[in-house]
Amino acid sequence: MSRSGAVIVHNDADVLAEAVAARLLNRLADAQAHRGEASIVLTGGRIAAKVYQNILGSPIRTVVDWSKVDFWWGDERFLPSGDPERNETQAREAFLDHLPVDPARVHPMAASDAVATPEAAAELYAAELGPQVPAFDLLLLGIGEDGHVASLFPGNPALEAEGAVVGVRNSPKPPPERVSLTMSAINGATAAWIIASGEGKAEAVDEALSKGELPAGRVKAVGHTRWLIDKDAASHLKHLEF
Ligand SMILES: O=C(O)[C@H](O)[C@@H](O)[C@H](O)[C@H](O)COP(=O)(O)O
Repeated sequence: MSRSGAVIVHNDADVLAEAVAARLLNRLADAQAHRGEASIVLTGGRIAAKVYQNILGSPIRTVVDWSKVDFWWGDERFLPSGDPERNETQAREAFLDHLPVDPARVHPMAASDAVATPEAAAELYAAELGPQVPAFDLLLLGIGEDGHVASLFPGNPALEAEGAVVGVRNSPKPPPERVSLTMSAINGATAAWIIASGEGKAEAVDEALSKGELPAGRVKAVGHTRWLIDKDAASHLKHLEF
């Protein structure tokens, strides 16, 4: 493992996913020690799915009282409920369905068979979040090859949207219709962790960290923003030595 400020580099995707799962469990346990409850914002994508599997497989998963965790989503693919490509479906299958969570504390974004448009789903989600977006204890983000986070893509109007939640159209990553927290809602989190694995992410990681113009580079959570990445994703970072 190498460290450079807010960037933590692990050997490979397997170690990364296991390390993030362990950190995440401790973070939620700490929040519960202070407040009796915790909140987390989930993301979609392959590395996140691996983290969720590691949470379920972790021998310390009982450090968290799962019935006192609120689960939110940072973005969702606007598809029918139960669609295997929905971030909700992936998270439920990977870990939520197998832990004693309180169903009332699981807050998925509306599916395309429940509401007509991504904008309508965004409006409903904003109402569920309430007038004051919670200062989530932990917000997870994957990053795309183009530097997107959640469903905020470079050059897409959703990136500049106001309010807490936005309907997204013309996403370059399928499906084209999505729902996303806005950058300001993301940055209201107490902690944001950006997780990246693989050489394909190396350029975006470097650019986001050095210039800060890409969506991922604009993530600045209230408490801390941490980059948890593997060596391949870190391979273009010139100032890190391994
Ligand atoms: O719904 C989604 O697609 C996302 O939430 C998206 O922001 C994702 O996290 C990144 O694209 C990384 O995905 P990978 O880990 O699969 O590359």
